[in-house]
Amino acid sequence: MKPLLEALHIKKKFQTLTAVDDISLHVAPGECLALLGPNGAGKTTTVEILEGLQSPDSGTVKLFGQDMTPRSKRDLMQRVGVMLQETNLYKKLTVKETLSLFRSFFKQGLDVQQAIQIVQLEDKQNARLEELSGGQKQRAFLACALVNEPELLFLDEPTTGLDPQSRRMIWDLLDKEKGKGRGILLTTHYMDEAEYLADRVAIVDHGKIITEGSPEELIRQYCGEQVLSFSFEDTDARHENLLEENLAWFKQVKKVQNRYEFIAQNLVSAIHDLTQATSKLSLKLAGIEMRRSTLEDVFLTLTGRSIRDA
Ligand SMILES: Nc1ncnc2c1ncn2[C@@H]1O[C@H](COP(=O)(O)OP(=O)(O)OP(=O)(O)O)[C@@H](O)[C@H]1O
Repeated sequence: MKPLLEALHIKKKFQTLTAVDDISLHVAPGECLALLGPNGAGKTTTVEILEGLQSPDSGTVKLFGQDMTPRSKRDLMQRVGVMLQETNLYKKLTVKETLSLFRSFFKQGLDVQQAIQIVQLEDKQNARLEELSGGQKQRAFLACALVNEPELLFLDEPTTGLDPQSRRMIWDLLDKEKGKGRGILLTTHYMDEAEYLADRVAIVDHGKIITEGSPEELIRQYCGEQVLSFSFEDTDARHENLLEENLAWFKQVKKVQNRYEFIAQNLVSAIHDLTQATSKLSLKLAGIEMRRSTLEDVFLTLTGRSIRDA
């Protein structure tokens, strides 16, 4: 299948800071690619280059098989939907008026009423944007992005700051749109969002894609499926030193509050090692549990940092 979007070797510097450092990516019809990375990783700059809002210093962008140039951009953008981040630009307009405005930018597309129905805002269509909740506002912006029935959707952090229920509702709406064959390029720093929506995830750090694959592939490749999480009734720095001496993998554990987490390639032998070491050192385990690895663990394995702390 021909890609809807293809970017090759994109670079962008701001003075001495390299915000985007040789990024290449593609999105096929019906596919969602997520750029996942911490704040400042270069995701927004990348997306703005792909949307034609910023020019790259070097590299090429093709939309629907055509080079994006200042001349071709206008026509190409007729086939693209961009979901705005929270903005106060149109806060005095109602949902219906905002959608009519967006609809007027495009030659073809949905009726305003159809767009309102898709995002389930019928009962709020006459409300001003400033009167909507965060989740309703994001759904209104999603309707704006869908009003021209785009083949490709750009979503920059679509659910940042929303409560779990509103996030879930946006995810379900986006999943349906993907099912209609639309390609989606999503940026997010939420692992669960990338895991839920993305067919492929490109992990971005310091302007580079450091790895790419389906969430399952990345987890299998870098983490194994399981994380062993444990805590002691009583530990201090001295105990931690002893554990380092007696437990080969203890140097690799991550401390999360009073728990220790270890990404275990072989869970059975990790549990065996742990119980042997604790009984030798007369330490009492307060709890031991296993959880599924996540993309957060992949990021941690690759960078030594957590996405949130990075
Ligand atoms: N116009 C600009 N001038 C100077 N520096 C910029 C500009 N835009 C972005 N940057 C810098 O480039 C880097 C990448 O920023 P960008 O917004 O692309 O990251 P991001 O991954 O989208 O982060 P966030 O999740 O916080 O939006 C950051 O260090 C940022 O400060």
